[in-house]
Amino acid sequence: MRTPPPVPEPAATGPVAGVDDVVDAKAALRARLRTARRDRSPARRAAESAAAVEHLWAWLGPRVAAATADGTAPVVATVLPMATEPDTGGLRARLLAAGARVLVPVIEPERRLSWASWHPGVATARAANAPVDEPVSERLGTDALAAATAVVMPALAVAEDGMRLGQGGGYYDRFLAELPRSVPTVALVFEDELLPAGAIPAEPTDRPVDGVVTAAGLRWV
Ligand SMILES: Nc1nc2c(c(=O)[nH]1)N(C=O)[C@@H](CNc1ccc(C(=O)N[C@@H](CCC(=O)O)C(=O)O)cc1)CN2
Ligand SMILES: Nc1ncnc2c1ncn2[C@@H]1O[C@H](COP(=O)(O)OP(=O)(O)OP(=O)(O)O)[C@@H](O)[C@H]1O
Repeated sequence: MRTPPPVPEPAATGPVAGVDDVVDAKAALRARLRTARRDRSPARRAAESAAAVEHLWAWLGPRVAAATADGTAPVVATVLPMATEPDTGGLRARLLAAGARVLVPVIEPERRLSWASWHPGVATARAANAPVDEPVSERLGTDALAAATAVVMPALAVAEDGMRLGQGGGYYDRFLAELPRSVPTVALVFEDELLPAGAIPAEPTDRPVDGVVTAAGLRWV
């Protein structure tokens, strides 16, 4: 008796890739990017972060000033970074000096985010499910950012088509699903984390970012 021919293996990538393939491809990419982040020296991290913040501020500084002049209190979301992430310290200092309110994420159940005001000296605690610090003060919903001047997003990488790869929790995708499109979103990453279009596989729940800023400049995608 003849055995039937083997069923062909599904392609790992390409237009017919299933959701599982996309999840696997994202996991492999995350592992590579996390290793590169661990290998980046503190001096390089500091230099790239400062240069990226400079580029971001050339766009954001005037927007914050314009909001203040309009009588609209400027609000900007960013993060308290992990040791391997781009440093947002310079950005937060400039925002506060310019009179903006700085909101940072707080992890809630069901992989949702709430937001809390940050200023130097605010009491923080380590999040239960991720190695990030969070203010322990009052938590605000997404509506606190509905008229924000900008949301500066963490990412492990961004592609030139705007697709973002995060830490894998889907926290920011759930948040972006509730954020009005009128709020500009800019991902802050290291220079070698800006990847060619198509390099980050998309799931239906992924919403692209509007821009990406690195030490090389701010680019709208
Ligand atoms: N600074 C910062 N805050 C943030 C985020 C972020 O990406 N950066 N998040 C964006 O969504 C949320 C937190 N989600 C996170 C989920 C996983 C890991 C993470 O690094 N996990 C690694 C390492 C674990 C470890 O070192 O203990 C891992 O799972 O391998 C980080 C943040 C909200 N706050
Ligand atoms: N809006 C959503 N509603 C329900 N589930 C979602 C939503 N967004 C994402 N998810 C789920 O979360 C999982 C992780 O998402 P994804 O890989 O895009 O995370 P990420 O953007 O890298 O992480 P993060 O936003 O936390 O930095 C997805 O596989 C998806 O199943």
